[in-house]
Amino acid sequence: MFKSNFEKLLDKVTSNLLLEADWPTTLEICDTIRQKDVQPKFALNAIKKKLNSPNPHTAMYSLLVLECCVKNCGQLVHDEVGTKPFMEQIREIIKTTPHENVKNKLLELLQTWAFAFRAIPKYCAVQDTVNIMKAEGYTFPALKESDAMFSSDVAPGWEDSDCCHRCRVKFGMVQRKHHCRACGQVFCAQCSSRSCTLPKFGIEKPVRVCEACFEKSQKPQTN
Ligand SMILES: O=P(O)(O)O[C@@H]1[C@H](O)[C@H](OP(=O)(O)O)[C@@H](O)[C@H](O)[C@H]1O
Ligand SMILES: [Zn+2]
Ligand SMILES: [Zn+2]
Repeated sequence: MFKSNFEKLLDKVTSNLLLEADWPTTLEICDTIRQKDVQPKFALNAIKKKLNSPNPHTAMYSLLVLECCVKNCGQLVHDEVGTKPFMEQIREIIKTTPHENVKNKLLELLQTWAFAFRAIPKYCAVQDTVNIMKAEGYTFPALKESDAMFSSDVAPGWEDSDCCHRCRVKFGMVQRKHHCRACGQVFCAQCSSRSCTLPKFGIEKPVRVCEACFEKSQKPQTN
């Protein structure tokens, strides 16, 4: 049966034959999500399935993939993880997993995520879950604030408009819309004819960008 690149990578990093975590491939999985080669919902469901594996190695490695995705894929993944349904499934796994190390790591991650999302109301389900589980008698490990620093540079969402953001030409049957992957604005073909990689967003292959973003990409990085 056809397996997407993402699924092949996930199978590889959660193999019970691995003696230690395969970090390069785990980061490659994050890139496939950041580059939108795979839908975050699909990716997280596949990871959650592995979390329920009877094999302790597969379950633990999939947990490391989940931790890495939350750290590196930003809002794309946070919008899935920070929801009530996802949190309820995590609670269920903590309650039912036969693997003590998976349970402890999940408690640690829940607390870290709750701290990282403490100022983002839309992800309040995470803190709510921690509070409920504390009330149920679960003990959480000491919080390491350094673990809660996420690099969440993901490409911006796409704007819409009835005219080009740069030259204001009106879109129609002939004048088609195109989006710049760097700023997310909508442009005509002439104003978005360039392409370049966007390493800061984890996009390693050249993608369509507008004139202004192309010019910016050509300047030396001002750190
Ligand atoms: O092919 P069309 O029917 O014009 O549809 C447009 C293309 O898919 C554009 O892709 P592109 O940015 O990669 O060109 C996309 O940015 C626009 O939002 C779509 O409206
Ligand atoms: Zn234009
Ligand atoms: Zn742009």
